[in-house]
Amino acid sequence: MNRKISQEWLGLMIGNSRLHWGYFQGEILQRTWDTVHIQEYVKPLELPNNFLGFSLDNSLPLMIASVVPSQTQLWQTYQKFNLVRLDDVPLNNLYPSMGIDRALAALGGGEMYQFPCLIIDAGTALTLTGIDGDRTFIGGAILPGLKLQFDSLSTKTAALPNISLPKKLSDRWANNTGNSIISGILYTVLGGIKTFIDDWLIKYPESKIILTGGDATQLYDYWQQENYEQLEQIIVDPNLIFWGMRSLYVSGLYF
Ligand SMILES: Nc1ncnc2c1ncn2[C@@H]1O[C@H](COP(=O)(O)OP(=O)(O)O)[C@@H](O)[C@H]1O
Ligand SMILES: CC(C)(COP(=O)(O)O)[C@@H](O)C(=O)NCCC(=O)O
Ligand SMILES: [K+]
Repeated sequence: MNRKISQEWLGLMIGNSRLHWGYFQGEILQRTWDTVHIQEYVKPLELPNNFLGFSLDNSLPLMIASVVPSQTQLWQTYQKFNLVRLDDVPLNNLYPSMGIDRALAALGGGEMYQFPCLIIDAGTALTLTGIDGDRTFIGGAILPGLKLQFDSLSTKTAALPNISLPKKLSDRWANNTGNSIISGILYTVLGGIKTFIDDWLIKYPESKIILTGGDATQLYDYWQQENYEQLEQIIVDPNLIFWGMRSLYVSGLYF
């Protein structure tokens, strides 16, 4: 049977908040799930199945991409461990310290939708990554993610409470502490990202704008509540990194 059709493999993206898993059969992404980070000094294969969300044995090829070196290290003993390297991502002009999650999401987004594309990854950190029609990285930006902004405000102040991400945008002009924090963070981030989108679309009017990461759906929902006029140009796809991994799988680079 065709190896590409039948082969089972796992993709693992290690982010700063959690582990993102994708189970593939050949090029088909069958299932995705997230788990918490693994405690240091624990061997992944000794973890109970319910911890990893999957019955893992040493025979299943594993493609790992990571932005958390201490978590990467825990997988070194896994037999079919294949670490994705930035140099293997077929995009031009990436700078050496760029996060592999950003490179894979940009590759996956461009291949799934089109180049040029602007990828907005709303994860622990919120990143923007812009790629032109020739698959060349143009530039991007990094800021604290939504949850991190709320968390840092409450941990670094005495009087500000910890607030979880609300479902609804509240009034911009707030009259209590909780809503003031929500307004301050959300209107600033939403407005700020729009300026990046506007600027990108002046340079690349035909570009796709793709939201991914743990807060992507919520971000899209806030913009819907605001009646953001650019909304129909925006795609939400939580699986961009897995599309990037699939592309590397198809190229036969790892297994
Ligand atoms: N169970 C969860 N654990 C952590 N973050 C979560 C969870 N569910 C939703 N989120 C949201 O997802 C964001 C983190 O995005 P994610 O893409 O999972 O992070 P990373 O890839 O950096 O590990 C947080 O800002 C948070 O609001
Ligand atoms: C910016 C990031 C922390 C985002 O990670 P995440 O929020 O997905 O956990 C990660 O892509 C990273 O460590 N990047 C290296 C620096 C750079 O991309 O320029
Ligand atoms: K991210």
